[in-house]
This record gives sequence, structure tokens and C-alpha cells, in this order.
Amino acid sequence: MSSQDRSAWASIPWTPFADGASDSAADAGKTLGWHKARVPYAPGGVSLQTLDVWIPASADDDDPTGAVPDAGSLPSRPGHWIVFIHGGAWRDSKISASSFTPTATHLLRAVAAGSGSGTGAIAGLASLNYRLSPRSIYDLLDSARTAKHPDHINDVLSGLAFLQRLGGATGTYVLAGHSCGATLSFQAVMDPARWGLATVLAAKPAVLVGLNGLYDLAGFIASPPAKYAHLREAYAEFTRGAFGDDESVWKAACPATAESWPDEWKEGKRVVLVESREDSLVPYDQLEEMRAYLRTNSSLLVQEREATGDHDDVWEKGDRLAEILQEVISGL
Ligand SMILES: N[C@@H](CC(=O)c1ccccc1NC=O)C(=O)O
Repeated sequence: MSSQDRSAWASIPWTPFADGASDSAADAGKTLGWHKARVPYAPGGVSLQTLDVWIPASADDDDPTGAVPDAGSLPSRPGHWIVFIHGGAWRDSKISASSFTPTATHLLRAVAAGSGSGTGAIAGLASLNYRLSPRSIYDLLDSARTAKHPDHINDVLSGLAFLQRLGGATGTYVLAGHSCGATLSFQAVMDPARWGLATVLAAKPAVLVGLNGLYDLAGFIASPPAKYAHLREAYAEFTRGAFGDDESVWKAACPATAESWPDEWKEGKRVVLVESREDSLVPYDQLEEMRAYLRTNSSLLVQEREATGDHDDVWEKGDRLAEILQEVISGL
């Protein structure tokens, strides 16, 4: 860890993470853990090159007078890390790392209730921001919103590497991503040289969890399923916005069309694909294509889990996502 890493980490204090929405009045306001919001992970970086971290309260922290962890420390807990990458078509500034908050609440509540200890223990949670592509010309005035592939994946890898230098997300950890965040999760286990990058991770994740993911943009744009045909222009617009006009770049970047990448993921154990049949923005076909690719091109264990509701419900509610992540963690 460099002194630059140390001061970036220490620049954000730990704050108590309280149970804001517990059904049980007795639990409301209970400290579930400690939270750091928007920690800068890139030296001299912009507002979106930041990450959030949550650490479960330990038994010692139950004392209401228990001291807040030192801003320079990353308290160590037994168990596994989960890292989340949000979606929003590489451009929606209303969606950020904080979209993991409902899920983090459910997970840390389970830890506090004792159902998340032992084999299913959680060492920490992280959620990454990354620079976005412009949605309109006005966004070009904001240096956090002028990203073009591979800037998004570059930021994701930089955030992960930073967290690992601090001692988080080491060992056997889980990387989960929603929508274009699922695309980014799969890109994160490919050789960074594919993107002309040299970012070194201490370890890649052992499990990927793709939620309502985008896995083949060129295929969707060429022939969208009938019920989603009205979205073709929207897909073409955000795909060009993120990757440019060259279709071969889209194919090389998407995990269901990029060639023979599973060989580059030595740590890979398992892929969990989650999709809702009620998703009005991403068709189930994307999951099916990803599953077929993995069955043909890898010996990874591929599992499918259903979610309900529309595209964003899975992270807006967070209960089903927490359940899936707990199941994944207890299988490690
Ligand atoms: N609200 C988004 C739309 C969006 O996120 C989206 C639309 C269609 C398919 C996938 C999407 N998001 C994936 O990250 C936007 O502003 O473009």
C-alpha cells in the first residue's frame, strides 16, 4: 500500500451504518456495521472514481459506546467479500454505487441476526462507481461523464485493485453486477490486455453473479426479441455512446461474443445468472445466450436463479439479491 493509497483511504471517515428500514421496531436504528462512502480510488481522479465499503459490526462493536474504527484502518472480519457493480447503460447518472444500500442492509442485518456467520460469513461489502459515458452533449462538460470503453472497465479494475491493496476483496470473493454492471463483471475476469490495460489484481473473483445482465449487445441490436424490438434504438444509442460505432468492438467487449475468455479466469469456480421474466428492458434471451456460451466454452458451474419484478427491482428492493448472495457465500 502506498502513502497515496493510505491518505485516500483515510480521507473518508467510517460512519455507523444503521438499520433504517427494519420491520422490527426493536431493530430500527441498530448499528449493523460501518460504512465509508465515495472513497477516491484513483489518484487525482474525478467524482465517479470512488467506491463505498461496508464492514459488519463485530461483537465488540455492540457496545453502544464502542469506538468508531480509525479512518485509516480496514477492520478485518472473518468471511468473504462481495463487490457490486451498478448498471444504468454506462450513462445513467441517477444510478450509482449507493444503489447497493438496500442489499447491504439486508446482508448486514442477516450477519447481525447471526444467520450470516460461520460458512456464510461476510468480511465486507464494496460497491464501485465508475466514469460514465455522456448521455447528451451537456454531459461533455463534466469530466466524470466523458468515458468511452475501456474507461469503464479501467475504473472497475482500478477500484478493485485499490480495495485489494487496502486488504479488502482478497482470497475467495464474489463479484456481482447488474445490467451493464454484469457486463463489466465479466470483463473484469478477462485478461486486461484485451483492453490495452495492465491493471494487476491480487486475485480475480471466484464467483460472478450477473443480474439482469447485458451479454450480447450486437446480437440484440441486430435482431431484438419481438417484445423488446421497440428498444433497439435505445440499445444502439447507449452502445455507441459507450463503445463507439465499430460493431467489432461491441462483439469483442461482450462476454457472450468475446472469444475464449474463460481460459483467462483461473480463479473461476461458479457463475450465477439471475434474470426476471418481468424485466421490461433486458430480455431473458441475454441470460440464455450467456449460459449457452459458458456451457460450450468453459467447465464453470453455471447456475440460474430467477428474480421477479422489473429491471431495477432486484437492487431497489435488495431482499432477493441478498438472499442469492448469501447462498453463494455459504457455498464457498
Ligand atoms: N435508465 C437507463 C436505461 C438503462 O439503464 C437500460 C436500458 C435498456 C437496457 C439496459 C439498461 N441498463 C443497463 O445497464 C438510461 O438512462 O439509459
